[in-house]
Amino acid sequence: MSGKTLYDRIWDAHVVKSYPEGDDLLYIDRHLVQEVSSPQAFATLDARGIKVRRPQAHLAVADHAVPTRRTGHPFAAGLARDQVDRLRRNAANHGIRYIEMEEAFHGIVHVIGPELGFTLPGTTLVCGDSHTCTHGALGCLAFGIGASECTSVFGAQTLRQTRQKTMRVTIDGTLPPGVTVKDVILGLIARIGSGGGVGYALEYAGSAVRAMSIEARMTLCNMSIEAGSRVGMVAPDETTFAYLRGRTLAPQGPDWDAAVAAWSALASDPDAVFDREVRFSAAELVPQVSWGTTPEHTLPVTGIVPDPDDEADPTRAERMRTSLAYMGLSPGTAITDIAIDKVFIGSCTNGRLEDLRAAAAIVRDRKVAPGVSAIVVPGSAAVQIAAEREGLHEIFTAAGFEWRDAGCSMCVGMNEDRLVSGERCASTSNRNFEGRQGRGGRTHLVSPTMAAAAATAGRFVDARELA
Ligand SMILES: CC(C)[C@H](C(=O)O)[C@@H](O)C(=O)O
Ligand code: SF4
Repeated sequence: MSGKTLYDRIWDAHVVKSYPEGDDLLYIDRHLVQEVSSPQAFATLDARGIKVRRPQAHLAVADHAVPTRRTGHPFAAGLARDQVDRLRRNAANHGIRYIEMEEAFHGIVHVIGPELGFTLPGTTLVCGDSHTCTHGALGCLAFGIGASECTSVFGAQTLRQTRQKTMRVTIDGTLPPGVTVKDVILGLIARIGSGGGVGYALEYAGSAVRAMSIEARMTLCNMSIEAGSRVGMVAPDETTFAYLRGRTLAPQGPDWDAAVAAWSALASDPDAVFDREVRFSAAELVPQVSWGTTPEHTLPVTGIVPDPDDEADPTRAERMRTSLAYMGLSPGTAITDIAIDKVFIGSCTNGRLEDLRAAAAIVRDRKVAPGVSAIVVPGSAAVQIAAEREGLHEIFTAAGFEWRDAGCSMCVGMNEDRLVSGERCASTSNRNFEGRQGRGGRTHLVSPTMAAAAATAGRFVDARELA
């Protein structure tokens, strides 16, 4: 018999019971709760008179709807404020810790989980949010769930799930200067397609992944869902343990040593067999820019917008035509000839300290191009505080960027930060479907380095020339 994959190892350790149909009932260790996806689950609990079974396993924070200009700007009335107020009330009713917008622990749910040490290797972690795959960067089994599943986790701390197939993505070698992990994941999605990962749990491996910081691994795992995979993970190692040591909710003292000993066994066995293997070299990557309305519509910055007439598959060709019309682009246009109106640096993909440092390194001694408006939104208050301590906010504001408070911001059109129709944005977020950043808005997904370079040039430029 062959060995176990990391995914199966964590899965097997959490099976409460197995059903004849082949599904398993899994014990869920941790649950993150945000304002958009939780109201229905709380309403169901309340209607049935059920109390949350293990309040300490849940952590609630509002991120999607919060304003990112807090000082001097009262919360805008309406849906956004109601969502945040309701989450606070629901959490209080059920004895769940709720992080207030003004707290130093506040931020995007997928940024604060790891930061606080709420996310730990070997655990099962869920959230009513598709980017829960981000947390797999720490070697846990993390996935997004729907509203009715949230009810089950609140009430019973369990979930009935179907085991996924496994895919290993091995990335060896060293990333060239100016090329970042965002280019790795966009490049992977361009290669396997937005549906390439459907039905698979991804494990990222290889020397390039081993060399990555936890922040970079989070960027990688974050966009697993954009390849269609609910799960992305990296086996924990010394980098993981060093990241977690001393975090607020991480084990301390003798518990820490015991935890590290247990976490050290969390890897895929050398003879584990994956259902699919994908392999590529980091050295061959160049900076990527998405041109269409799915992340698989991504090209090297040196590329030209493709012609649907050259696409043999009629369905794909039609999709390309629709995308080009929405994006206001013509085939044959060089990516570097595409001018932009806005720049958004932030989100759970690229709103961590390392991302802001990379962007600041490009922006230093340069200015935002005339006519471009650019914002930097730290992924959490902790990122914001650390960045300000290093003076990054001054670099950004001196260049003409706005420096905001933490939240999902312009990643998603659920708060005040939006594109207006027709505006074109270089964005470090993860989704580029029609209207994602505001109705009629046009999104190009890029790395923080590329977004910063685009901000200063007013169009896409090859960040390798500035790095
Ligand atoms: C609103 C929320 C449930 C959603 C998600 O599931 O991912 C959002 O975070 C997103 O990125 O599209
Ligand atoms: S930052 Fe964007 S992708 Fe991440 S949770 Fe918020 S809306 Fe979703």
